Amino acid sequence: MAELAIDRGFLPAYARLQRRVQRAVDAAIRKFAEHTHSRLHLEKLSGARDPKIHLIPIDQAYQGVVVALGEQKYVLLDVLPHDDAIAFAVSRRFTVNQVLGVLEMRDQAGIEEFASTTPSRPPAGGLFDGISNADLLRLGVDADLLPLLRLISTDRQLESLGRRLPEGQLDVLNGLASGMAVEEVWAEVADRIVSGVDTDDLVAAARRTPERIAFVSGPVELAAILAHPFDVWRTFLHPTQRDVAYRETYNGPALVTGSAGTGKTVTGLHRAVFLAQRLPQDGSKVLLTTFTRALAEALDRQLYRLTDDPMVRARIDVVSVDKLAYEIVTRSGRKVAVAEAEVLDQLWDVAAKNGPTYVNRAGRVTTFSSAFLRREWEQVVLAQRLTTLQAYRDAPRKGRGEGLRAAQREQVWATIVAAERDLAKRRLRTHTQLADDAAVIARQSPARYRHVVVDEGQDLHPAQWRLLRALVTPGPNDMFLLADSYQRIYDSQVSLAQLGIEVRGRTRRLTVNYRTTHEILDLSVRVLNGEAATGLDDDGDSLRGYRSITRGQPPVLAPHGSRDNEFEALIERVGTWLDQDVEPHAIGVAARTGQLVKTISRTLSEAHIPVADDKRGIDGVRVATMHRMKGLEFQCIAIVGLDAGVLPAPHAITSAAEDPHAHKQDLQRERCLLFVALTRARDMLYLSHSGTPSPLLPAVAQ
Ligand SMILES: Nc1ncnc2c1ncn2[C@@H]1O[C@H](COP(=O)(O)OP(=O)(O)OP(=O)(O)O)[C@@H](O)[C@H]1O
Repeated sequence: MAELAIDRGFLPAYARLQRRVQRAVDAAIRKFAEHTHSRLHLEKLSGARDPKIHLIPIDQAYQGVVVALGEQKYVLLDVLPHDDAIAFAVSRRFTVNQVLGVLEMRDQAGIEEFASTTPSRPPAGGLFDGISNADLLRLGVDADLLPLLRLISTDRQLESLGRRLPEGQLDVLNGLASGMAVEEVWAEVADRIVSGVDTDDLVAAARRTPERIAFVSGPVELAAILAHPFDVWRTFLHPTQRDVAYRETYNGPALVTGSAGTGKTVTGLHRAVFLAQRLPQDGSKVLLTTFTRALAEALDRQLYRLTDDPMVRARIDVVSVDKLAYEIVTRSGRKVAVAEAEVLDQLWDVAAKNGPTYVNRAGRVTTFSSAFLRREWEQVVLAQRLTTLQAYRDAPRKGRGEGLRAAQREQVWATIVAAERDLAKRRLRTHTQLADDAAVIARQSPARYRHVVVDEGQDLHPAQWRLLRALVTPGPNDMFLLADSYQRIYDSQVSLAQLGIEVRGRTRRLTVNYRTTHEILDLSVRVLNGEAATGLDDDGDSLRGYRSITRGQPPVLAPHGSRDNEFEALIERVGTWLDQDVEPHAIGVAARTGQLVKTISRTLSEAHIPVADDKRGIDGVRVATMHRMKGLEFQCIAIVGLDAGVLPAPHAITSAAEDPHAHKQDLQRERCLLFVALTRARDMLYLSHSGTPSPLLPAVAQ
């Protein structure tokens, strides 16, 4: 019986078809599977670059394009209107990569056209001048492409040629062009190198290419794939994502890093399902957790899209760390109430007002700010579980800027203890305190989970890590962690090793951004200003090789004279997106402050633009603070109110006079926050400000 596999490119093509044509495709696929090889109706093509490529009829207007691998195995590549199908089919050629052994498709006619229209010698230096032919070959680049690559001198040219090249080879070239060293790219492909590749065995090659070709076990699996044609990530992972998610065993905690949009969440979801499928039937479970409830809900929705197997679903608990901590503490019989944000703001304002004074660098007598005291409590006292003045006196204050003299420490300690007591008197706990309480309970109980998968790990507090550590017995595959230090937007400076989570030798970095266009990514990275970031594994993180796979329109930066004008322009912009048939829920509007968010929501509603309201179950454009945008994504994003005085938010910045080190750190955190907001955009990014632009923007505006 003939077997039909699905090519990655087929899914978006299928998604675009009208339902009527989709049904005809479904029928053609069924018929295909029922036929024996001799009776398959494959149409001949004249002028094809590859005799293995054929057409199959779908209906009167559409044809499918397939490649015959041999052994009655075929891959469905695309479904297109008649003429387009012919043009596609005659231009493509399939080969087996000599180094990686994977099956590759190239647009041969396109490559020939590129060769005939590109000047023979680059006027400036070539893009790959520093890389030898031997290295390019070693990384899997085809020998016949080398002369052509030597003609390329700009990113644009690479992009133009790249569209016609096999995806894996383009990935390598993009990595090199974005500044990765040969050895770094080599490290990404080294695991996949196959010795003694038989370039005639297309079936074996196709089986080595799960990132591109899916052999489907039967009609049930096929129907599941076709039911989610937009969710390409369900079926096709980047080789590094697949390698990371489907590794049989990690001999301890594993850390996957990668900046925005590189598929960390996707990889974590696949890992959670992989682990759940292997659990014994003894009630063991996987914990899939993340930073906030909204993110946990988003994870849960994605998990549903990845698997509808009820047994697997039942074995995975998806819950935010805060909720988990609360549940553990309340189930232990303790009654707790969580302190509201306003109560905490007030608590620390009062503490600061009544607190000690000191002489700052500018020689002025001042009090410790409420932000300083609160951070000192969270990031030093609670982080290290300090319970006595002596312990606080001796404690390191890593990441907390200027040192405190012994006398100052005593004063600060007394203030913190008084604030803690005040909270306790009111029978209130913070989420961080609850995480600490829950960690103590968890350590005294049998491990709740067999495996823990953590998304958005960069912002978790040490107390939360202690809780997660205590929920799973140390050992193989215990913890699978996903984090991006460039998206750290809260204060936690965590060293996993110091918390008993040793990831050394088990870290991998994802570098290909699947979400954001090249243009948006370019701008987003510039906001970070080349500042280094420290990872959870204590190593310096890097954005080298971080790259996008799509091109699009350049972001728009709109200056305005007044807020009213700015809002009017926003209404127009969102209205245009809606007119272009962008769904309201695929549009996000972000601002730095809650106050701006409220005004924007009201302004849009008054202009009859639907605004999402989760409490009332209303779908619409999502308007939220930049913090709330974390982890989400939208087709179109507007970020407004990017004025000096709003971003960086004055209340979030320690003055340079008070503490230059903390000042620098705070500024960097605001940059990361803007980076997070910008990288939520898939296709369109619109930025605006009134009056003087934010000082974090000039790097953007050039
Ligand atoms: N292999 C893949 N194929 C197609 N799309 C993918 C793939 N991996 C990820 N994506 C898509 O890229 C986008 C970003 O993925 P994801 O949210 O997992 O990234 P992330 O690294 O967790 O991002 P962030 O840190 O910015 O929240 C999503 O739309 C996801 O569906």
